[in-house]
Amino acid sequence: MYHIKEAFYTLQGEGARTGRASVFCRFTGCNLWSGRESDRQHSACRFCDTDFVGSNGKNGGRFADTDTLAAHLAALWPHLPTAATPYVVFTGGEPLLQLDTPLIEAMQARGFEVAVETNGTLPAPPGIDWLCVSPKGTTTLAIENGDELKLVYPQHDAPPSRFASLDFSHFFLQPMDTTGIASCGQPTTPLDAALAYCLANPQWRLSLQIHKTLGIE
Ligand SMILES: C[S@@+](CC[C@H](N)C(=O)[O-])C[C@H]1O[C@@H](n2cnc3c(N)ncnc32)[C@H](O)[C@@H]1O
Ligand SMILES: Nc1nc2[nH]cc(C(=O)O)c2c(=O)[nH]1
Ligand code: SF4
Ligand SMILES: [Mg+2]
Repeated sequence: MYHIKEAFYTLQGEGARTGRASVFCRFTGCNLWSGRESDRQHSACRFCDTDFVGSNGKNGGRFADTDTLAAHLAALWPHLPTAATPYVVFTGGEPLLQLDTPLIEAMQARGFEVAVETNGTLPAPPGIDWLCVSPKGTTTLAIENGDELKLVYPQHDAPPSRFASLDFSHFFLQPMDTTGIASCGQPTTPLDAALAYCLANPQWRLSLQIHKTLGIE
């Protein structure tokens, strides 16, 4: 049984594939936070910008079998005559609590390239086409290679230098969105701090969450 919070068709707003049309599948649940505000400050990940509780969102639900979910997601792609490869991004919550090889293969059988956004603390099933790892605080990485490492910045207990030698093709800093989160009273904004770090350390590129500025999902 797969538990899906929501699913939608939009542009990827973050990282190396920013701007690419994508079907997003947001799994319910995370191993680093319950999703309850009362638990946030005691959790391994405290700055989450996402509601991943329940299965009541748009196109969400509980799916008993792989093919039913794959067909549901594939139907969100606009099947117009186009040369573009369909693209699905599995996120959450933490997608690696639920994503399995049959679902990856079912999407690929429908012509999709499969991307994953993960906190990197759980092993990934084989077959993923694009793997984005976003480390959190003092958690231990179970995945140390992939396509992009996208670090939310700043995290005082997760400096970029800890990840700079890992085996990724792209390294991004994504300014922490503190909207609605108790800010830690830093003198500079996360955007200013990330900008300065990327200028001083050109291995790192800036990832802005364009979907938020565009007002799209
Ligand atoms: C909601 S998470 C879901 C996937 C997975 N659990 C993870 O953390 O990578 C999707 C992306 O949003 C990023 N993110 C979460 N909260 C954020 C915030 N307040 N500001 C900027 N990025 C954030 C995460 O680091 C991750 O790259
Ligand atoms: N447009 C858009 N791009 C995204 N990239 C990563 C997202 C996520 O929540 O994982 C996300 C999201 O929620 N919306
Ligand atoms: S690991 Fe990802 S989904 Fe889980 S609380 Fe952190 S940002 Fe949110
Ligand atoms: Mg998001």
